[in-house]
Amino acid sequence: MAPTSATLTDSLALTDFVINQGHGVKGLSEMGLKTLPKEYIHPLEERVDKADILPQASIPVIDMSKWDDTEVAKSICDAAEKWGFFQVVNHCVSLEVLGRVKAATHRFFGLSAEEKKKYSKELSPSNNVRFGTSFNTQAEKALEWKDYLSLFYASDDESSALWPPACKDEVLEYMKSSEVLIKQLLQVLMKGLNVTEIDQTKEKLLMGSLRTNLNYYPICPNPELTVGVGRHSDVSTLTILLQDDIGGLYVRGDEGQSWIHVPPVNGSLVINIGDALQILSNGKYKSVEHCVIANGSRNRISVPIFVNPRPKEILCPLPEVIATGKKPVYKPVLYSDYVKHFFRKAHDGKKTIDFAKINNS
Ligand SMILES: COc1cc(/C=C/C(=O)SCCNC(=O)CCNC(=O)[C@H](O)C(C)(C)COP(=O)(O)OP(=O)(O)OC[C@H]2O[C@@H](n3cnc4c(N)ncnc43)[C@H](O)[C@@H]2OP(=O)(O)O)ccc1O
Ligand SMILES: O=C(O)CCC(=O)C(=O)O
Ligand SMILES: [Fe+2]
Repeated sequence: MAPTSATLTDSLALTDFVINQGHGVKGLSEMGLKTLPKEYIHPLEERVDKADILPQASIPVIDMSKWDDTEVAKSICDAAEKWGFFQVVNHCVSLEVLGRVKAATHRFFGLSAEEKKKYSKELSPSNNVRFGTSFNTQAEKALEWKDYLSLFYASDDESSALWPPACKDEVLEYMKSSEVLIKQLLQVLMKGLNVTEIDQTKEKLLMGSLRTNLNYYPICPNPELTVGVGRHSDVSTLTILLQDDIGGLYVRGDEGQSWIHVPPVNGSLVINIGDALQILSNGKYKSVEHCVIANGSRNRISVPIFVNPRPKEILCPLPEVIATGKKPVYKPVLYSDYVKHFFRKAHDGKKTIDFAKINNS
């Protein structure tokens, strides 16, 4: 018998439906629930309080058409130091490519639960392809109102063979078209750290592995009681994020006291610094805490490309940064250990980076 909103008041039935059967929160949303199940209610301090939003503040929007011009390069480095977030327009990823990957995201989440479940942790043909819901359902006290598909790029052949047919070509096209933008940003940001050449060794350290996530945030009955994604910083070097026209992404301003909305700008990509680059730059570039609120009237999607070190890279402040006489704030860590530490706990704001901090006490 198909479950109803009445039978899903039992916690076990709810997790079975959402997690085990692969319906996700999209399945819950489409049942027409009138109230949010208690498993999704977050404590007040984990939600975005309207009183903490700075309505006048905004992160910079940077025109990339003259990306290596001194002024443009300075605005990129300044944004990475001050905000950790900025948007880029007139970049080299075409509107058509962005449109196709957004359509592919809707197509994937529009598949039946049975079809999507084939990519769950338990059934997926590879660890590199994973459909799931929330962030870490085992470790979380309250679940997040989001389903996702996570695609780690190993090779064209593997992607072709194992990624879902509903989206694989479009995700690959988006990922490959973003490579030039990624290289432009890294070149500018590295110059700001006195690194004048990105040789092959540095390239593997900065962008040796790519992961693309497709995020789906369905309509939520009581959006004010929950979160789409809880407070976290990304563990990437850089994240290139495509969002649709709905909005809901908030980033910390004011040294972590307030929230600033990242408004959708047609054709733009949101760029943020991740923990790996905060560590490599010894804290000069900031990996800033952010979160996503839930929406009561529209389904939202986003498509981040996480640009990462290779899993086997050792992460620590770059020699060029330390050469200026600055004391290292971070100790060497194996990048895959850092990522595993991130994935094994619930979202907890900026705490992940403590894993790499040198403890001077
Ligand atoms: C989903 O909601 C999210 C996601 C995010 C993501 C933000 C990022 O910045 S992602 C960029 C992460 N970097 C990389 O993926 C590149 C480097 N990759 C690696 O080092 C490895 O591929 C690995 C990720 C460590 C996985 O290696 P593997 O040997 O396969 O290790 P496991 O033991 O299987 O996994 C460890 C642990 O993590 C869980 N996990 C793995 N992959 C994912 C995934 N894609 N999504 C969620 N969780 C994942 C896995 O289940 C393991 O946990 P156990 O409890 O089962 O031990 C930001 C915000 C979000 O809301
Ligand atoms: O959906 C968004 O706008 C941001 C999602 C996010 O922060 C993430 O996937 O790491
Ligand atoms: Fe994020």
